[in-house]
Amino acid sequence: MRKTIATVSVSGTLTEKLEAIAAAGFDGVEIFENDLLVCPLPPEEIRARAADLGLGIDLYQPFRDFEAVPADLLERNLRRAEHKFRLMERLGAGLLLVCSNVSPDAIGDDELAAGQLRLLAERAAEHGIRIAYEALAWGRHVNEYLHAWRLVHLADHPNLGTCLDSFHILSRGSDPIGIEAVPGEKIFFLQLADAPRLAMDVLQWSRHHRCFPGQGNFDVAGLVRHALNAGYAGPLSLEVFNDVFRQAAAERTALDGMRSLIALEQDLAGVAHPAVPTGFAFAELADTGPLGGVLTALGFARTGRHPTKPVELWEQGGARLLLNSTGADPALIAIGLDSPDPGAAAKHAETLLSPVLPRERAVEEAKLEAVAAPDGTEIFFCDASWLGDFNPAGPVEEPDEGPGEGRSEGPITGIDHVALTQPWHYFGEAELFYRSVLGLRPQESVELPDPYGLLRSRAMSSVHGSGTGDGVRMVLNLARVGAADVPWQHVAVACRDIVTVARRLRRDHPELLLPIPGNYYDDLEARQDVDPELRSLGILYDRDDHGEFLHLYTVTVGRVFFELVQRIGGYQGYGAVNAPIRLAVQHAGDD
Ligand SMILES: O=C(O)c1ccc(O)c(O)c1
Ligand SMILES: [Mg+2]
Repeated sequence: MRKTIATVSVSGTLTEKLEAIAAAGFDGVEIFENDLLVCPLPPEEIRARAADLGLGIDLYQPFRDFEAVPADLLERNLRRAEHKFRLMERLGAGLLLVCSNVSPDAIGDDELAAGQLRLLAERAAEHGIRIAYEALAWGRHVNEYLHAWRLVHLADHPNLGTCLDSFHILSRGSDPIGIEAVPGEKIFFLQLADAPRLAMDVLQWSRHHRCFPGQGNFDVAGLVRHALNAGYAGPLSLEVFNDVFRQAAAERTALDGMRSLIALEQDLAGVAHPAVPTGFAFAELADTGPLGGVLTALGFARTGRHPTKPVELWEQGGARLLLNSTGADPALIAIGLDSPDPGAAAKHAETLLSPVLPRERAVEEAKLEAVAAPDGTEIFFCDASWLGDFNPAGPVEEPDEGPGEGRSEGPITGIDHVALTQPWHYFGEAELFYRSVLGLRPQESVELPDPYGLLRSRAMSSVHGSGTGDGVRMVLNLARVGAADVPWQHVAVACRDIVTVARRLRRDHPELLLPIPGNYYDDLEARQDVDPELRSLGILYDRDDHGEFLHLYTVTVGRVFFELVQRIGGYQGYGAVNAPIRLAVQHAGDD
């Protein structure tokens, strides 16, 4: 399908916007009036610029507060429209979006509204222009898409159709099934935006929090399916008002918009993700030295060395960590995912504009393909062969613990989840990446206070059961605006018996444990019937309808820290209620 985007969706001057939109591969644009008003170029030059870039001007918008007005106002509005028609002729735009009247002057009379819209369509026809009438969710009398369609139907003019906008329809909770009753040829335009579910005034919600399909909570693909069933054959057009997009780099935003439409088309075509990851193969950490000691304290053993790269393999149970001493401070640099079909996963990523990264590889090494996540973390698609690249690390260094607790029998059983703090302007891109490229299912966003701001956090997972090895869990955190450029990341490992591990750490390496305030335990003990030993061990606690969660944190080394978690029963969360405690303690450690 033809793909277009409203110029309001990306940052920059009009010419910068057009260039970014063209570079992302769009077929055309909706020109937003404000972008044109502030542009020094005359409309003919904007038209030529767009044409040179291979972009059509599919729509001009918005024309406001036109219909259902008293006679004197109608005359003024028609005069206003004539000016816009002449402008559109110079611009080469054939479709004008008229959004429903929000003015207190508007009269709640459908006959009047339809008659005036018909008049507008007649005038537009003299210029070869068509009118797409859209119900704003906050329109004074017309705020439902089926109401807008009734007026269009009543007006009955070939140059008048309706514009459907997924935000206005889904934000009101209207059932989009009604779209199928609208003749496809009377749907002149289809605007797409997703949004997080927020309990707030719908106008503010629309103007600040729209996002690309796949980044929010709406079923945008389901709505498009209804439009296609109705016979709609026009473009899929992104119209996103978003405070972050207005500031972020236009090229990147436009490309992400294109990715969202490709993912939506795959969804519509019933393309299932060919290779959703089944577990973590490894997490790779850059290290200048200190991490080996931390891993040893946690009971990991160094089990392998890469023959040609400065990379060590450390293992405990099913948890595998790579320490890469290429010189950077401790940080998470790559994640290996167990993939049922690594080749298919990489190809799928490429269809979603995430190119496979060029890599240096010796002929005998496993052919692992990797793509870059939006924050630069490398994501590897793995089968079991990658382990064969490592030579045994000499005598296996068993962790210092009792018999039977060696490398495969240790208390840690695998990687439970990886949490990545995203730069504030790439959070939406990350949500879409993990959902579409990796096939993870997003959970609801939560907002957590930290001492200097609010942290947004969203878990994504492919997990069906409650254990490790049956899927992948990731947590995306949004860095505060103005926070350090190099945000924190952490690897959470699952353990069988966190109390035993914590006792050992408290005895041998108390300096590695994040100290938890006594006030936390006073409150916890008031709310829950918990083992008093949690307090002395610094273990945090949560429960949900499915089970219980015990977890503790190490101090931060460079940009990373570790979390130990024990899921009891079918607990499905990540201990988010306790994150503010951790954040406060970590900040105190910054002083
Ligand atoms: O926020 C608005 O006013 C506005 C304008 C035009 C649109 O197409 C729209 O969906 C919203
Ligand atoms: Mg709209």
